[in-house]
Amino acid sequence: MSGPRIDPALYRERDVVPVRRAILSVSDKSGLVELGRALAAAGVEIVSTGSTAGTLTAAGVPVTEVSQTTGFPESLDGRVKTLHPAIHGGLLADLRLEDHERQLTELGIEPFQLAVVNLYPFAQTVAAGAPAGEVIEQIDIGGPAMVRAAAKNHANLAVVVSPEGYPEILAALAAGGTTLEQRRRLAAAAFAHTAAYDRQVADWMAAETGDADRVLRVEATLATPLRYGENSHQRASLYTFPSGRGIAQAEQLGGKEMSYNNYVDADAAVRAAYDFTGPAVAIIKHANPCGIAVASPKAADPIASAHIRAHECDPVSAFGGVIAANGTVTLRMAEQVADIFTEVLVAPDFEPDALTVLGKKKNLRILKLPGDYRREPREFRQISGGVLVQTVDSFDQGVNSAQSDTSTWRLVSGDAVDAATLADLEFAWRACRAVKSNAILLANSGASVGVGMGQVNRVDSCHLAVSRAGERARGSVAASDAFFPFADGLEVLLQAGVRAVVQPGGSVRDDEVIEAAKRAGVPMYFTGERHFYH
Ligand SMILES: NC(=O)c1ncn([C@@H]2O[C@H](COP(=O)(O)O)[C@@H](O)[C@H]2O)c1NC=O
Repeated sequence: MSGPRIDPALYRERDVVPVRRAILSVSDKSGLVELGRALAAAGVEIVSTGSTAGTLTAAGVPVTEVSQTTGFPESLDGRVKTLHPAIHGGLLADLRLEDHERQLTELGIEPFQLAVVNLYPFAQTVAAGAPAGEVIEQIDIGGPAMVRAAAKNHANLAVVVSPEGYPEILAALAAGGTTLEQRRRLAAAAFAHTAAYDRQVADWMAAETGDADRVLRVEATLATPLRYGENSHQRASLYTFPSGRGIAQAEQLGGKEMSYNNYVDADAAVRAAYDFTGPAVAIIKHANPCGIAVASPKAADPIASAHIRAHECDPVSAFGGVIAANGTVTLRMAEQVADIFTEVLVAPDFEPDALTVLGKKKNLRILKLPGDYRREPREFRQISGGVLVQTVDSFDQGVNSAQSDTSTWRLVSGDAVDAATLADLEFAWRACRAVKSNAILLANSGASVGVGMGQVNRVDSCHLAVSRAGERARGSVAASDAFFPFADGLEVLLQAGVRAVVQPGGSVRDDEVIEAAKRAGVPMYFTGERHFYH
């Protein structure tokens, strides 16, 4: 074991530490003068670096310049200011130990009881697009050194790393000093701060050297523990990303506590509903849709129309489902939902009357999405020993996203369909993306009528979609999330009477599949892109 070993018997424990001497070295000067005045009024000696000292002096606050304390001028364009034993001795001496106290006296170093330091604005400089030379000068060295020293030595002094911490320090001054509990908490925050700061520097350097993707770093903060995980014997929590604007940030307006499975299903429901630009509703069970619909064209209440049409796809499965709407929930939709046992209803907003109706359903969790809802650009999936990372599968959302422009589709069988059928095919293609693979979705007039999901072969998915649709299969359009490897699956759909098909194409047996569609006289389009969803 390296490092000094100190006999615990020599410690003189300290709880409340009165503040007699403080070092102030801040890049962000907000609140500085008020803090300085309060410290000076409390008789605290303030030691300060260049422009911090300048700001305080200009406000009439008495200050000792760091250079007076160190006997060295601040030098090398500010690269060396506080990096000196006269400063770090005062920050690191452990005054629980008589020997440290003796050494300080011998060296003529005064201890500090407070360090107020905030660092050069590195991240802001990078964000502003500054050239590398400027960015490098914003890598703070002396500041983090002081923060880390003071945080390590929290037994003896308190450290504050942002102006938000000043009121707490002023309150402690008034109370006679900082407490050990307080100093420990501030020290933990200080180490988190310098770690995050160094992370920003490391990430920038990695990007500069073309090595940005080498390490995956995910930062998320505990939002809430959950009652249990997927099953009651599993422990679970919700963590949120600092810049996240998704289901994890949704505001709960009513109902019981959200569960792990509620979050998974609500996320899948929102993913499905937000694939449509017009009013749309998705109903999810176990991460799979049992109904997706857009409003009928002339509906007086479009979102209510989308809901009832989604519900009609499979009312049996919709029992106990999770519903997402991509528009404001109206009173009418609320009244419809209130009649159906539903676990979660998530939407960007709710009419006040709708909330009154829904609020009476004590078991219904009501979630309001952030107005600027968006999915994270990357998705992670843990596997044993590692994690898989991919960009999200999204429609029409920039780099790497799939496109849904039907003009890029290739007609491989029959005559081009009319506009209404093309719109139906586009709806089915988008809706199919929300279905776990192997996915087959039958739709009519902008509403799903039969969903075959999660089967280990495509023929079974076709059978499932057709049997769920029943009579409604005839005259519907069909979408398949990936190509038909053989003609057999497609033939199930053709025999059920589908009137048009959309699928990615790309099978080595595409010729056989196309032949089957041609024989049935059914138009079929290839999109060239698939939407596996596992
Ligand atoms: N070089 C040093 O010894 C040093 N000591 C403190 N700083 C930083 O200088 C800034 C304050 O300087 P000024 O008071 O001159 O504005 C603070 O952000 C502090 O973190 C330093 N600057 C960079 O490393």
